[in-house]
Amino acid sequence: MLVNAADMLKKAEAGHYALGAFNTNNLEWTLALLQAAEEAKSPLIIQCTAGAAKWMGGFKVCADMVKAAVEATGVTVPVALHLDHGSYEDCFKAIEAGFTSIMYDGSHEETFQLNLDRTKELVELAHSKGISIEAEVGGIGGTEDGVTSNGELADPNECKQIAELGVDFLACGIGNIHGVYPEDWAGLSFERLSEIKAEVGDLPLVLHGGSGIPEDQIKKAISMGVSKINVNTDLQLVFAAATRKYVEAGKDLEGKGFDPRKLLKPGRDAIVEKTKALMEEFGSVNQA
Ligand SMILES: O=C(O)C[C@@H](O)[C@H](O)C(=O)COP(=O)(O)O
Ligand SMILES: [Zn+2]
Repeated sequence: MLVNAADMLKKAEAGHYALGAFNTNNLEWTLALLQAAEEAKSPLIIQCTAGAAKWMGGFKVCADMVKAAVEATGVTVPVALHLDHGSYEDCFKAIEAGFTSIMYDGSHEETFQLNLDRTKELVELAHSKGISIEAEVGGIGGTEDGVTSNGELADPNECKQIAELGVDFLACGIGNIHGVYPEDWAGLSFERLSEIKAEVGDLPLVLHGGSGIPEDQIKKAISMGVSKINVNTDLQLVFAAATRKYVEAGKDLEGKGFDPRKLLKPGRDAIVEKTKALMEEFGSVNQA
């Protein structure tokens, strides 16, 4: 059975560790994440964007697949299925499909007031159904059309206003960027993190763009109140590298090496190992 992510993140915040929230892209990804969490005895947040859900056939296919995988594997650790970067409309669809947690990303709305109003409405809806909800203040930097923007810094006062609506966890920019970090990246702003934390109290904070941040910065961010770290790119990179190695070694040309179960196995195994290493780094091993 899937659970919501509120309790597991409250415990992480109080225990000064973080949970990785790992994006799934398909069945192989989902099974690899479940295997890693079970072996590490770590609570798990599997998250999915609207784009990835569309790739899988829709929110319902994704939710049913994750639920069935949890049941079939018999994992004993708590697992939440979270909508990642959902629009206002996506949130309704994901709830209807059976997601147990949602992120309403109102950072792109025309005004902060609209972000505030819609977050308020969705907090009420989510909580009436026992679903946890993440909101976002300010944008997260990233690469668009080949140009990487600097990580944005969220406004602490806006974070306070969103926190007061009763969201379960909050994403806020502290210089973090989605995707691969550029060589000249300035690093996380711990000054801004401390200003935000002072405004939101014990509300668990979310660090997006969790791939490729140096370990010392990750550990410091966790010690200052980051309780959920979103990771997608890191797992995509290890999956691609392991698959490339298999193909470049000509293994797909040997016997039945082209069988998708053989072709996808090195990538799937690489996801398991990388996820376990990240759980160790974030401190969530043996916390289930
Ligand atoms: O790839 C996506 O669209 C999901 C990400 O935005 C996710 O929310 C995230 O923050 C992971 O960042 P990454 O590790 O830099 O891919
Ligand atoms: Zn993100």
